[in-house]
Amino acid sequence: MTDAATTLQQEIAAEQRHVDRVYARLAVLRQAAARAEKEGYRLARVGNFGALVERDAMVFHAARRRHALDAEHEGLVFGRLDLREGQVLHVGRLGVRGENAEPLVVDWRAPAAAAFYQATAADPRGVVRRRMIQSSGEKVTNIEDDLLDPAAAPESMRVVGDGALLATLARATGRGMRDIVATIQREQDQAIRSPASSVTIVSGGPGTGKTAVALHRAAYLLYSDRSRFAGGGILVVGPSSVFVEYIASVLPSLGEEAAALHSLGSIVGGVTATRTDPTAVASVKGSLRMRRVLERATHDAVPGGPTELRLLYRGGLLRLGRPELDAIRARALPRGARRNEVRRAGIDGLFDALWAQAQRHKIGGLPAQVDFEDELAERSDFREFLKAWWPRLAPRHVLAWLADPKRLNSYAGGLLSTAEIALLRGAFTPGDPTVADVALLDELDELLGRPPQPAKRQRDPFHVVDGVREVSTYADRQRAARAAAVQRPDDYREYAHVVVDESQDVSPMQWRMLGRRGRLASWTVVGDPAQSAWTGDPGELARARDKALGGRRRHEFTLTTNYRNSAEIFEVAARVIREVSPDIALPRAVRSTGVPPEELTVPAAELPAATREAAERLLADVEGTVGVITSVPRRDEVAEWVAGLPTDRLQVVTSLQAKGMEYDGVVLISPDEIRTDAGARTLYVALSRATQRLTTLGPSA
Ligand SMILES: Nc1ncnc2c1ncn2[C@@H]1O[C@H](COP(=O)(O)OP(=O)(O)OP(=O)(O)O)[C@@H](O)[C@H]1O
Repeated sequence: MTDAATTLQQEIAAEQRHVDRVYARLAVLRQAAARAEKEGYRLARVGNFGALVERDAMVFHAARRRHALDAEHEGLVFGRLDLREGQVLHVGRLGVRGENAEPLVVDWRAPAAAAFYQATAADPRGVVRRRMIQSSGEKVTNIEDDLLDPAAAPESMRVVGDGALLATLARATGRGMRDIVATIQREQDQAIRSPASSVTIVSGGPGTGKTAVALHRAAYLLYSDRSRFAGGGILVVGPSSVFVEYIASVLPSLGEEAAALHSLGSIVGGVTATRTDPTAVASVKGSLRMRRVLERATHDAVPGGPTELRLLYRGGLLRLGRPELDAIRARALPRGARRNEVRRAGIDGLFDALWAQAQRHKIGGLPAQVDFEDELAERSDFREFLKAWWPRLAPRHVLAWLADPKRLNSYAGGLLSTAEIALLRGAFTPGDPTVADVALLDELDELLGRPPQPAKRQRDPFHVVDGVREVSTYADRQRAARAAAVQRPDDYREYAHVVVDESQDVSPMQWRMLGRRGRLASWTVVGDPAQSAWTGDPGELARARDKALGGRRRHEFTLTTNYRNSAEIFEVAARVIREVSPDIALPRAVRSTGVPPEELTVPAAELPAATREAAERLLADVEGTVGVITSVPRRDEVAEWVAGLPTDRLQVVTSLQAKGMEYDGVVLISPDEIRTDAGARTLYVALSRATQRLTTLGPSA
């Protein structure tokens, strides 16, 4: 064995001793937590209120602790700092103390651990040596050191390894994104630890870790102010369900589950939309002018509703025709009024008109007006009429009205251009909303309002969502409380923090939808304008975003290193974006594979076979996942071309679903089609998804 190898083995053995001690301590703590839970339940039998509260606190904390101890088992200790004064700190996924309360491991989110991510040779922050400890389960497998302050290093200090980050980046990509807790870089760490109450805006090119930063920031916030962020809830929003699935395991791997993950198509309760509109259509649907279009719709007569009211009353005929009914509706529903909230005013309008008519017709034996109204209100024919004339409307009912070209014209006339209206014709399918429609449904929910409710029974005062925190929560409801933090009630609007990923593609109407859910929230917004598919008015977009984010202090960060793509692959993507933004500042790709992307053209008829072949080749070449990226209209066709290939490693996605995704190998079908369908910026996104291999396949002319 060489000297270097021996030194490495000795250092690994030293770290293993510490890691063993930590796991032994962990076993003791886990037992203690289980005992505390049992003890808590025993206290319950004492029966007085004080004992109950104590029980709840005890059981809740014990159970949470046990849960954390279980979740953080893998690779628990991943770092070590040797400080100037000789002090040694081990950094890990959670904090563990020894019998005498001495810190065996410091939680990565604790202030003391910040130096692990932020210290550099130029600014060592008291750190002499930073050590990255890699493990498999409980076994230390490797060590990588950075000597940051050589002048302060004692004689005996040894330095081993060369580059944990690059080793990490070379690992195969799996179905789900991984946490990066052991290798967070300084510029990323600054964004992660940005003040909790602010609006933190993180931008940067493809693969710079924006998503990773956003998720680690959510974990950081939960650590730094748990009662606020776990109680109030954190909402994480991504562009598509494919993406949300991809990132879903990151927070649990960090021991955090109190965040709700949603795609833009699944934020509104009861709706899960995955279909996307063509980008030009999505831009019209996303424009703020749609609010007024929808408002007009909510004030219109119900399609197929009654056009007259006829009632035989004490031998006379009372009749209201279409013009009278429309006038009554318009009076009861002035601009700004919400239809579901003012139904009573509509009914009163009918009563007044019918009463006036009954008097005019001199119907014999007319009672007082209140009794006349009571009599009508009791009649089933009148009630049937009301149900049909002023039904309680759900957002989906009104959105479906837009599928009727005549109605669409009358609502959108003067607000949208003729070309825009033409784009929307046929773009609404009742019962099958697109992702862009979901923001319209949310807007309609606000525009329609809700019928006044009878006063509610007082809620359970121990319910976590109502703001009473851990200490007063029954521990045996702990599971329910955690679920409540993740699955808010349908009308839940006030998250404590909202994380928006791929924010460049959030339309103005979608910003309104998000803004409603974060009226009191602080925000983390990450995105890359160069990857945007938005073709609408940029000024309007900026205004809508500003309004949603509110007046909180803003902190902006830019990430500059591309950790995903090999330099060879990113060069191809960079060429495309430079065509539309020649002066754009692009991140630097740190890895090189020596393998340039493959650009193939084949006769159109051979595209299916060539696609399959290319996918098979990449599956053999890389260890991890392969993505086949197509234009939106071709998605299903291409899925058939590769049917039968192993689905645990292969995924077919559209260029829009590819946003935020990552694969070891990518087969990109017909780049020109993607450019025409969704624009050069979306092609740039598609070209920057691969870590190791990229094959583009197009039809030859
Ligand atoms: N500090 C880091 N250590 C290890 N891996 C990292 C680090 N930062 C980012 N990565 C990895 O780089 C890849 C890209 O990260 P991420 O998806 O967060 O980038 P992004 O900026 O959101 O990309 P895009 O805008 O293209 O969607 C991921 O595999 C991520 O795990």
